Amino acid sequence: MAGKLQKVSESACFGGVQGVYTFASDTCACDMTFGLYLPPQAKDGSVPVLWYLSGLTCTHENAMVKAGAQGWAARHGLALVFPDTSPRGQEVADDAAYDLGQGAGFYVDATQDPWAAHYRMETHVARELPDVVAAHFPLDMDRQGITGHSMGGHGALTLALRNPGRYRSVSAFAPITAPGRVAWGQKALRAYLGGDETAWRAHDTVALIEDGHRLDEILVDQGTADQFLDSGLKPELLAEACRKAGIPLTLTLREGYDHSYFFVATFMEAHVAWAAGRLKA
Ligand SMILES: N[C@@H](CCC(=O)N[C@@H](CS)C(=O)NCC(=O)O)C(=O)O
Repeated sequence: MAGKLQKVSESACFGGVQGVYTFASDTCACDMTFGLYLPPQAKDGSVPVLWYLSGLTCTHENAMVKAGAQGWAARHGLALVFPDTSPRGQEVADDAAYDLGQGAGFYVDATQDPWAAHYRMETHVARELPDVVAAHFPLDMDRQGITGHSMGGHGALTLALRNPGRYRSVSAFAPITAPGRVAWGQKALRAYLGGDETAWRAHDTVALIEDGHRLDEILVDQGTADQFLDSGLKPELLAEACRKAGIPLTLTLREGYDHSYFFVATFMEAHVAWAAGRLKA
């Protein structure tokens, strides 16, 4: 269990509080920062939690300031957690490219040097941070949902598939559906997990489904003008895997939308409502 939580900031927001906190992470062996939004309903008791995992180049901050999620979360009485996307610091291995190293943790626990010392983002997001937030905030950890964008969509889908029953709602914005089959995913998984591609399958949504992992249902939105659609995201592979596995997938192609937070913000209301419908039932 991580040590003391330090408050970086707390700001009133839609009747609740948008906070930023940092703590010495045992898992990542560095300080880790996250954003947490508590809706006004948290003043009266514990509230369900929606995890939002961000994409390449992001910190905890991008979605917190650009996605417009807090107003919808306040309406539905959900807390939001915005984890960082990688370990951080001068002593933490990095790469000059935007799709490897700091800002690009891919929600896996690295087994390869020089990454293994700090890059343990799966354990950070799925084990350590839940313990930290549960200990400090009025959250109902029996009612957790997960969503995310791009690399964070990959994180949301793979963590949900790998932790059956943990997340009662699962959705994604423009997720990397099959990292083992696209360049940025192959690069990251090779670096973090090594050259044995069988190890990658446990962190690849399409492969996990092909290998028998299941979810009750999935919501995905994807812009048709997304610059990474064919090279990095491949929603058609997810659609095919879900069809074969009998997983209900609500995949909507959004005409003219690109990969940016303008797209995420446009469809955030629907994803928060999707989570609320499943977490509050
Ligand atoms: N920097 C990359 C793009 C990275 C990118 O699009 N990142 C997305 C997630 S995959 C993002 O959310 N960026 C941060 C932002 O828009 O605030 C490039 O130049 O191709």
